[in-house]
Amino acid sequence: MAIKRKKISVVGAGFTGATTALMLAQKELGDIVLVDIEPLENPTKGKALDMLEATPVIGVDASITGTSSYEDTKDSDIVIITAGVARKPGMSRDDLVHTNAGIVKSVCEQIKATSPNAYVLILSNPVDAMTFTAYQTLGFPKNRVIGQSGVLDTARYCTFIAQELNVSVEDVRGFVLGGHGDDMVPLVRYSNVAGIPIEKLIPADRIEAIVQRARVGGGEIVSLLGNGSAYYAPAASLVQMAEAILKDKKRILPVIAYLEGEFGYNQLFMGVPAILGGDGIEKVIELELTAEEKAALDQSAASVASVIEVVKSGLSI
Ligand SMILES: NC(=O)C1=CN([C@@H]2O[C@H](COP(=O)(O)OP(=O)(O)OC[C@H]3O[C@@H](n4cnc5c(N)ncnc54)[C@H](O)[C@@H]3O)[C@@H](O)[C@H]2O)C=CC1
Ligand SMILES: O=C([O-])CC(=O)C(=O)O
Repeated sequence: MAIKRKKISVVGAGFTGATTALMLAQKELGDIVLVDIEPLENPTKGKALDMLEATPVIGVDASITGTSSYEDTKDSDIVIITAGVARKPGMSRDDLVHTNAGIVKSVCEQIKATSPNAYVLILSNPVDAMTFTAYQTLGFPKNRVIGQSGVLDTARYCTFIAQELNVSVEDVRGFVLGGHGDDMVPLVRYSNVAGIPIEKLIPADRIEAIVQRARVGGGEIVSLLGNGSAYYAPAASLVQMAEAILKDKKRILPVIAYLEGEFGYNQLFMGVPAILGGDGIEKVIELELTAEEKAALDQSAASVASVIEVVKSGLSI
């Protein structure tokens, strides 16, 4: 049988969805179908055609189409869900829960019917609870339902460390675990620059300032933009995750995974380090945590669990 390009559907053709589609094309990761709701079909087709017309200049081969019909997404290898509303200044991500749970549920019902073998990446906020919503609706195995938070949160944290030391971002390594909220947990002890622990390079008060800025990094962008939330770094994060799966790279990345005992949590979706490869989440990597780190993660887990409870009580899933 002829070898075919991979098919990637991006649901939600707004700021994050359109940027993700373009970045996927730039990396020539597959053919892309951009999906939005009915009244927005023409702008969605327009965005897709505009991107397609960039491919000769960029020098990549990919089909990029826009649609409002899930028939066009049939048998996708990866589906990326960015559908939903974004917060505005003064709102928390959790304020989006009711609206976005309904949207994510309806999107997942369509995906379940049209792409039953897909790996599904979720971005819509509040993303830990939306990953739960997707998992419940899709009924797919847990390795194929993966939320995005930690790649972005870690990227922000690493950006600030690189800025502080005036070194290449390529040499900075770190991990941010927990829920995608202001009590997320950047793990200072597991952060280094070219293998050198950051605690040996940056004074404690400056590390604390970096940790705090990373925790509220999404809100910083929301305040600056004034009418929406971040999309360049979120899109880059989704593409890194999609690439890890499509190329079976077995990257170790922080992702929102379904936990069944790992780190001491049960039946909870939350950000943890995992091996991401051709079979999605292939393994959650458990780290040894100090009592202080575990207490911070417990607090973040409790916040996530309370939003998941809101979803459970509001939707019949
Ligand atoms: N997990 C994370 O790290 C991040 C999450 N987000 C979240 O991603 C979501 C999208 O953000 P943006 O792209 O900036 O918003 P946006 O408003 O630019 O785009 C959202 C798109 O979803 C579409 N949509 C709504 N209902 C739909 C449905 N049923 N089917 C298909 N499409 C539908 C809208 O028409 C709109 O085009 C928000 O919930 C935001 O909070 C954004 C950045 C980072
Ligand atoms: O802050 C928001 O609402 C969007 C988001 O999740 C992020 O940029 O981290």
